[in-house]
Amino acid sequence: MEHLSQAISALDWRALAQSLDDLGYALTPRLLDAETCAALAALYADDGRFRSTVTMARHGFGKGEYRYFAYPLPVMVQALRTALYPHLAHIANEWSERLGLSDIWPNTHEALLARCHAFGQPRPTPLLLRYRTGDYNCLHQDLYGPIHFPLQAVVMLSPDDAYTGGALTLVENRPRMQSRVEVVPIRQGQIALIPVRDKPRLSSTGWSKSAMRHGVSTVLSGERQTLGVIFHDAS
Ligand SMILES: O=C(O)CCC(=O)C(=O)O
Ligand SMILES: [Fe+2]
Repeated sequence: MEHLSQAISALDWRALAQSLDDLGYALTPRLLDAETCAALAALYADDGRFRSTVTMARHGFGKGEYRYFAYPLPVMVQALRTALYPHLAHIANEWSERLGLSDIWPNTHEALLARCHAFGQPRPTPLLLRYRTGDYNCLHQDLYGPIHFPLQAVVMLSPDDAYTGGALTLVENRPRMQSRVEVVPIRQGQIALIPVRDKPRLSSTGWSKSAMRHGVSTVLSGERQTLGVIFHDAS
């Protein structure tokens, strides 16, 4: 775990922030080894770990299933949340400044959670998602309440040859312009950093915001599992 947080601190955060500007997402090198990914994926079967399970088709969210972890989170999930957050908060505060927003995000994840809990958002949001052949995840935003930290992370747990299709896809809704799409070439053990709701966009007239949504195209064969790390908690 110490190793993971050191690896996260050692990332080129300037380049990751630049990639978020240019492409709307950033992708880290492989940070979790195959064993760690498999261990996380295996937690899916451990009922006691989760506070709720969502069958996507039932809500029109897509097809497939996901489960929200209960507190206390698995050590690895907790470590990812804690280690990624300060770097993302730095980017988020830059975004606030560009967009002229009053949101100032605290430096530690503990402080963000204290804020969420004080404002009626006490339930953990990290989740495991499982897609089988034919499953997909419709375009959406992970808001969960009035406090929504602007960036989130997706960790690919499945080996690269475990599935085909199933592309993590982002759509940027640019005001008065055509929408832009990007497919994130995420592989096992990599972490994708993506906007939760809005992203600043620079045009000839200065900074404005684009609405972002993400989803997953249909898994054509095999099984695909991811870990979603959202930093705000849910109401
Ligand atoms: O499975 C994926 O790649 C995306 C999952 C997702 O929607 C999320 O983590 O919020
Ligand atoms: Fe999501």
